[in-house]
Amino acid sequence: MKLLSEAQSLLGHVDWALLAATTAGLLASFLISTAVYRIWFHPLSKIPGPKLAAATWLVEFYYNCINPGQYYKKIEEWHKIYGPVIRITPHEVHVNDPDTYSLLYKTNAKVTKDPLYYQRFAGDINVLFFAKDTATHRSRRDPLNNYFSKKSVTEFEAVIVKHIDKLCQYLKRYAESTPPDSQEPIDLHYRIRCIVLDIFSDYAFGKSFSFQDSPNLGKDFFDMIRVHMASLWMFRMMTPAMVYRITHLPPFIALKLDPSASTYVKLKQDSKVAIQKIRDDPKADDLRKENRTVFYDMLHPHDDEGNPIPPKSLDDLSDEAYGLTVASSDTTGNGVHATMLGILSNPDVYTKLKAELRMAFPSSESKITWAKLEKIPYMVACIKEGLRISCGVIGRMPRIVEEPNFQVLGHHIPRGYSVTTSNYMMLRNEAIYEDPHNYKPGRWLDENGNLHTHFDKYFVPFGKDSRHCIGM
Ligand code: HEM
Repeated sequence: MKLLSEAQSLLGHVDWALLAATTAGLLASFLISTAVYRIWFHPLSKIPGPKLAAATWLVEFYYNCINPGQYYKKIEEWHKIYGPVIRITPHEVHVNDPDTYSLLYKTNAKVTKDPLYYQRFAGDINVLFFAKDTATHRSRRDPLNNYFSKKSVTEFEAVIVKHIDKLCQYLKRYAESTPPDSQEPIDLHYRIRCIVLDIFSDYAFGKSFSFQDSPNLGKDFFDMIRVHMASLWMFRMMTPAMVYRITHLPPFIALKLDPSASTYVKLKQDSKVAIQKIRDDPKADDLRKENRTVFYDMLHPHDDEGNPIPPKSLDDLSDEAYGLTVASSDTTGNGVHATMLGILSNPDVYTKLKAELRMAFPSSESKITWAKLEKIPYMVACIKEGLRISCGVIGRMPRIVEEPNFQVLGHHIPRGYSVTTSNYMMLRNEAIYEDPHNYKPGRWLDENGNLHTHFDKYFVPFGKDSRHCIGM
């Protein structure tokens, strides 16, 4: 009681106006001195660029939260004003120079994805995409690498064809059963994504999600991924711990807060059950011999000497399943989409491709395999052009500089700071590709109709360093 009355009497003597003014003054001088330091004295202060972006994270905040997803366009504009090397946040340098890409994203380089950027996608979770240091990255990537080799995927070709064939059969049935004058365009947006995830789930768990057979073609799920992707911009402004808590809310709370989260919760639960089944199935070993499943190996990991080591927890594995699902669905979906749109909306391309395919596969009974398809230069050119136009990853891919004397186009970037470039600016670069925003597969062929290699150095839809896409 005595203590309370003493506290009240003390507070009675406080000059609140003075306290508020002093606090505001201290805060203002802290902000001003931070800005002055970042603009003129910071290790990145010599890098050109807009002063506001160097002084504060508010510019990025504006493009993440108020005008979301538009920072890449603003950065492109800034490059036109300030040159190929610019500072875009107090801590990050952006480079737009096609010949420098391989300096930033070196094959086999030991690189660290900038945690300030990546850990805000989903919190500090235990999955490949977000692995921080090289050793952790290797331990997560090695068990998967083998599954995504060309040889392994080719062995799985029959299952891939089975899922694609479902769409072909659907189109055939529709064409045969509907008179031409009442045929409507068919929306392939969801159907393409269904194929991608039906194939992925078959490969990962030995059991397909069967989205193609679901009444709404997985619409809820794919729309949820879109919403989740949009919320990433907001997550970027939170701490990894906050993001982790939001993305790992107990299912019953997540569903109360946002009923549309049900598909996310269901996918994680389904993945967990599928992984649990592989773990507990006494026949898993035999099944694996007939039918490869990615998660079998993840449940039975080995060290470099081949000795068994404890697997990750079921929760971590279902996070990994979610990570792979998100990484594969829209990127592949958009790539296939851009390719089909390009082919179908350019009659010359359509006619030429159809003629080449007819030549390679003369009858409807001819077996279509990737081994034959990849020998048709125009087919490969159409796919490359679709990957170029769709870009895969539009956002940045920032890496932490590890070398002490790292120089980019005459600018020194100290160790520990972040440097990035943009696949979008590489793949739509006017200096490399004439008319870069249009679908022109012919650009990949020489005068004899063979694939040339002029652009290979700049063709980076899957990235180039040790963190390049595992699914390529
Ligand atoms: C056309 C399709 C695809 C494109 C264009 C694409 C593009 C990319 C790019 C550019 C990266 C590097 C991202 C970064 O550093 O921030 C990446 C990483 C990754 N992708 Fe893909 N991707 C595609 C399909 C897939 C598929 C089908 C899977 C899996 C089934 C997948 C799984 C991953 C994973 C796990 C990583 C992280 C690799 C690591 O950090 O070591 N992607 N992808």
